[in-house]
Amino acid sequence: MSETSPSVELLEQVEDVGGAAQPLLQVSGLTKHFPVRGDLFSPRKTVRAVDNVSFSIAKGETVGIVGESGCGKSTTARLLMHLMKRDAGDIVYDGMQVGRALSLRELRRGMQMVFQDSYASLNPRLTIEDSIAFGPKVHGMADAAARLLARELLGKVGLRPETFANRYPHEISGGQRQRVNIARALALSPRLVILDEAVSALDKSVEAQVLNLLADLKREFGLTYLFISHDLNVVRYISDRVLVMYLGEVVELGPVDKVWDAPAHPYTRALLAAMPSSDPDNRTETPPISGDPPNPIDPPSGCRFHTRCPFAEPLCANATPELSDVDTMGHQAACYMAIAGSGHSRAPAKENDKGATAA
Ligand SMILES: Nc1ncnc2c1ncn2[C@@H]1O[C@H](COP(=O)(O)OP(=O)(O)OP(=O)(O)O)[C@@H](O)[C@H]1O
Repeated sequence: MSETSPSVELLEQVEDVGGAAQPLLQVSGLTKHFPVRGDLFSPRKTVRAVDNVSFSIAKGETVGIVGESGCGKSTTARLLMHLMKRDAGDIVYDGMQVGRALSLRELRRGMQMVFQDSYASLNPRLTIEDSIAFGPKVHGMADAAARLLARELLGKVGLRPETFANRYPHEISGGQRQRVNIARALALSPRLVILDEAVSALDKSVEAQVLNLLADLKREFGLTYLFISHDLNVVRYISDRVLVMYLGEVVELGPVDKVWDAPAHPYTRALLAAMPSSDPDNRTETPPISGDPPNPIDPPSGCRFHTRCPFAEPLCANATPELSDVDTMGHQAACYMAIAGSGHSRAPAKENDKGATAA
């Protein structure tokens, strides 16, 4: 890459990675309740999509979010990107409060998102080059520089610019489109990229290629990822830490190997037990999770998982467990049984008010 390249800014980010201990993203008490139509007796109801969620992401880290459909993964991502307004909570990006010290315009430069639907994410009337150049131009880059950047980024995501720059989204494959979406996300030199089921629609072989590409780009540009997926194998492969969500709440988080090797929350154990494993000796004895998640409009009292939990005790229905340390390595779970078994002190219970604090 030449010294005059407009994408040199991307490379400069690499120097930032590793040194700083301050998290790139700190989320605390993030909450989003959607109003929905109720019935004659209570016409106003709310879906508690995200409830008091807290976590942080260190610079250069990949944090995965897993959980059943409807647990609040995508809503969390959209709230971080400010694609919808949060009801409560703080989002601090690189030490700056989103919406206060950090304007939304600056946030867009720092944080970008790649969605599952590669086709819907691109304007069908724009060529690939125009799509990638669009964001930088909106942010003030000259047309020629933005086009040069677009072509450079196409090369970075493994697509020859001379072949792909002038094509339209419908003229390329799903895997190629997702590479274009990744290039488009990188065009504003973000430091954090949120990948919401970004490889889920791809064939397994293409998925593996895109995962390898993401790993290469992360190294080259010093990126930080928030990786949302229902595919636990993929999350384990790509993540440093993982956050497990259930009915809008974080129930477990920690280093991915610790969570996989010794899941502390019965919900995580059930999720992992339901995973196909090539190593039968490495399976937990927890029965696969039964039934559908309860209605998020009226979630169960106490621990929201207690209605499906094989280990539930009366306490679990009456008080909400806080996220508490399972060990001293950043592994936390919101489960009375897990905390009691860990030898760490039991967190105080709060009725219907869980404050989740993640390392
Ligand atoms: N705009 C909306 N209005 C009302 N309810 C919503 C809205 N968006 C999401 N929800 C509800 O919020 C809850 C969380 O949804 P969300 O899409 O965040 O879950 P998810 O974990 O990403 O699910 P999936 O894996 O299926 O995408 C669900 O119960 C969903 O139906």
